[in-house]
Amino acid sequence: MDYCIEVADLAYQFRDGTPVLRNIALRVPQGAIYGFLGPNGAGKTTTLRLITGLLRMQTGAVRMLGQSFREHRLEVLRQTGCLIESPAIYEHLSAVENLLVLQRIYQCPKSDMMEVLQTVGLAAVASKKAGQFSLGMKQRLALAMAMLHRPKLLILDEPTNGLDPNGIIEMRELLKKINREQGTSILISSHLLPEVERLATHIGVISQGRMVFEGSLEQLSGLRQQVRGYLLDTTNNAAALELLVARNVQVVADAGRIQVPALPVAAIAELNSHLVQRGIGVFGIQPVKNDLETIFMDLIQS
Ligand SMILES: Nc1ncnc2c1ncn2[C@@H]1O[C@H](COP(=O)(O)OP(=O)(O)OP(=O)(O)O)[C@@H](O)[C@H]1O
Repeated sequence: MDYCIEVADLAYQFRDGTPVLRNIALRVPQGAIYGFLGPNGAGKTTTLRLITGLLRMQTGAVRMLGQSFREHRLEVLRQTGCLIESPAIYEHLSAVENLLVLQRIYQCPKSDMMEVLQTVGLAAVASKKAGQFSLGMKQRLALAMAMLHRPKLLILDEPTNGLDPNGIIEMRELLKKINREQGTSILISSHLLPEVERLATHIGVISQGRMVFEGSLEQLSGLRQQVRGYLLDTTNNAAALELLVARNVQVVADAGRIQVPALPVAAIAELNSHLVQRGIGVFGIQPVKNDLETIFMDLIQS
């Protein structure tokens, strides 16, 4: 598989000496939407700032678009669009004038400006001052600015921060469209699992400066299929609890039901007959599967 970002052994500490990143390794497949997920303070922004050259790397190696970032920094950045920290939008200029500033730097055709405004859904307000834009429109403009030079790769740090639910959906659909129609690979950070789950094809989870998971969305969902335990419904929960505890089963009473651990099915069947033989009716045995939120919490707490 070809990767558009390959990071190995990335570590970082700020001046106060506290390590913020430890041995970060991540690989973003070409054409992927890679959700870089982690709670506040996990190290997402620091990682993105390092791999885009906004912070000077201390240790580790970064390859982007098949080239060493250290050796081909400008070439790599020319093919990359970034939205990290607050976008540099001039509020007194219109959307198209904001793009004009960059068009002069990139020397790209002027027609690209309207095209990119069309893509982000701002063509109708191209001449409106950016200062009069809503937060969602400003984010779209920032995305247009990051995309003007037709990058192969977009790196976006929490682009939905502060947006309302509708704005979040619009941004998600927009990123999917850009990925699908232009083949742009996207690395997007977020602390919201449901958001990433609906958007990403691949996921990396960072917690306390370490990667704790990396894989496809299917692999993450595969963890969901695993059974966490079984819920028992019985005619006499109090007596059933007593019998199970006497057999050293780690039981949890859960809203009027009894939860037992994910024992092998033969052991669950044996517990069932043990209860039935002692006069307790068992009228329900239901597997409890992981939900993605629990998997995420397990990963970041492990
Ligand atoms: N300039 C700095 N000096 C010292 N420590 C810093 C600096 N910037 C960030 N940190 C620390 O580095 C750690 C990682 O911060 P970072 O901003 O990378 O996390 P994050 O995952 O992006 O969090 P958030 O979702 O809140 O933006 C935090 O503990 C933060 O306090």
